[in-house]
Amino acid sequence: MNAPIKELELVSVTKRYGATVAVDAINHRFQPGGYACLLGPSGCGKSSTLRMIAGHEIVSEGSILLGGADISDLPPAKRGTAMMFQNYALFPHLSVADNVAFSLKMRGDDKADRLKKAGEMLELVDLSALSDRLPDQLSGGQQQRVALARALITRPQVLLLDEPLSALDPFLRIRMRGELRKLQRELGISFVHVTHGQDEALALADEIVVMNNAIIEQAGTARDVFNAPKTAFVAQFIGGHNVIALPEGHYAIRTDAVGVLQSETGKLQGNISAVEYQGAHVSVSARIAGDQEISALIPEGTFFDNPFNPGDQVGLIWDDANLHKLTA
Ligand SMILES: Nc1ncnc2c1ncn2[C@@H]1O[C@H](COP(=O)(O)OP(=O)(O)OP(=O)(O)O)[C@@H](O)[C@H]1O
Repeated sequence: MNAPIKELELVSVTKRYGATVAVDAINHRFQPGGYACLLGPSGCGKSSTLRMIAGHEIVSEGSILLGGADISDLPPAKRGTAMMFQNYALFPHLSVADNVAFSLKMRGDDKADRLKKAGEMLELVDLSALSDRLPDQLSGGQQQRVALARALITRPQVLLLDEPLSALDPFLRIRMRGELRKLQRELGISFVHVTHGQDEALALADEIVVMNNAIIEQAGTARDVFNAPKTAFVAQFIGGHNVIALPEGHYAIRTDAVGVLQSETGKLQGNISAVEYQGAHVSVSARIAGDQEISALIPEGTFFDNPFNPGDQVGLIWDDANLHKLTA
């Protein structure tokens, strides 16, 4: 039996760069052995958070705990974490196998042991056949797998990934996304993956941690965050929601929970402002009083049974049970 995976915990972690507060006293316990995505817009502090966990950036205040032990002051190689960088940072003059074995060489492991372990890691990422190549003789997806093998060779408790899919073309990105998820399940260790793509986070994560302006706005399972966003920011960033100002306060409602009527009845009245064909669905937007816009995602067949055009006067309907009151 393998020892249980240790829990990674952030305790009031702050990062300052001079007068800039990049991360403001965040607290979070990552689910051990889970796939977590740190999601947020550019500049929200997600890379700083990841780099502090990895030990590539000093924590200004607070602590990072792994299995209850404070690792905040340990060097990166002694933490039980490993990082895979956005640009992979492979050594161009070293073969695939030597790149993968690099950290073992630094640690002073003997050559036979290094090559054996590098071979196992290359098998794990399905690259055994290419072990003698140089990085520039590989495709983007293959380079990424080398970077993964190189990070995993130290047998970390936590693998940290900074925008790991951003350098790949859209087709490869979706394939590698599936491979990352499969690898995480096979290894059973914790992954913390930084992304600004909500699709990527929803597709991959057991747990999504949404950051904005240096704080955690909401954390939860992908389904909880999507179905019950707590703030207007989360509702808008995660996508697929309207944020509506009603006399009683602000509410989020999923775009697929809004219906559009040809008549001017319904809960609110408006004018169709845009119709966008999206394949399986058609997105219909209507402008209502107060200069608000509400979108409805209508199944393609339903839409074409009764199509709308920009300028049409319509009524909007929904079930109030689908409204989520927002706290901010
Ligand atoms: N080395 C640095 N010196 C000064 N300010 C920095 C430094 N690194 C980051 N910052 C600032 O800290 C804030 C958070 O940056 P960080 O890179 O953590 O954000 P991010 O969410 O990862 O953004 P991105 O998606 O663009 O990488 C930003 O305002 C950024 O300008």
